[in-house]
Amino acid sequence: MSPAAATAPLTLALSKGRIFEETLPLLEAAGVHVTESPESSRKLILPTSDPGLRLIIVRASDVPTYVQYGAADFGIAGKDVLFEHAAQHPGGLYQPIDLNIAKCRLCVAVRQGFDYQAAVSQGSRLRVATKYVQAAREHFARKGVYVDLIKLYGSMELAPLVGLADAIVDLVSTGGTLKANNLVEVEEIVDISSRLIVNQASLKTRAADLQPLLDAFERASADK
Ligand SMILES: Nc1ncnc2c1ncn2[C@@H]1O[C@H](COP(=O)(O)OP(=O)(O)OP(=O)(O)O)[C@@H](O)[C@H]1O
Ligand SMILES: O=P(O)(O)OC[C@H]1O[C@H](OP(=O)(O)OP(=O)(O)O)[C@H](O)[C@@H]1O
Repeated sequence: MSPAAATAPLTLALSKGRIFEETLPLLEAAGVHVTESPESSRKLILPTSDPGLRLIIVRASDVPTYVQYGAADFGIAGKDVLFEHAAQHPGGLYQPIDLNIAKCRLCVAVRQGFDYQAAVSQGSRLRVATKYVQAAREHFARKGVYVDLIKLYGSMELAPLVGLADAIVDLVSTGGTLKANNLVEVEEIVDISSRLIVNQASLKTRAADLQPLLDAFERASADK
């Protein structure tokens, strides 16, 4: 058995959907093909054309956890997810490359007709529903706005429509979801894209295997 065959394959953690789809061209740029799709397969470990690299498919918000604990050597996650993760698990993740994929922005939005600026300038206490509690807390604290944060796990756009919240903090890309639900964006908090994250120990012990992939990803994402 050759020394290379004795080494475990590198493990890349990805979420299915847009991150998986937008990572495929980066893998192709590194000469790696993925023949199975997590949309059609129930498998959670996917092989690639490179025996030295396998993919694991996890929830977007779980990617940093798999990488931080070393169950994956590296992964791809949105800055939104990384910010929420870092607040509870500081340190431990190396973030070498902004991949410029899954681009969107984190925003405050309200029901059409709700006077957000007036509410803020009157010092009203606002109820804000969001999945991004840390980012929202930091944003409103910076602005000096009093908020009660309500943690949700999805479909934030519904909250102002049924009286759960005055405002939401959510991701916006085309604005189509806000529009379909009669909501308007009133503040942008931060631009979001996805980053490559690397386990600190893998960075040292698997540097020779990782570096060519990191270089190829960096070259491919610089064009975006
Ligand atoms: N509409 C969008 N356009 C572009 N990028 C987006 C959009 N919505 C989310 N993203 C980015 O893609 C990442 C993955 O989003 P995805 O919808 O696949 O997972 P999720 O449903 O937010 O996560 P989870 O399954 O853990 O709840 C997000 O963390 C964000 O960085
Ligand atoms: O401005 P738009 O282009 O309409 O995109 C915004 C929507 O995209 C994201 O949801 P996603 O599509 O990921 O659905 P999910 O969070 O329910 O998985 C986000 O939570 C918004 O609802």
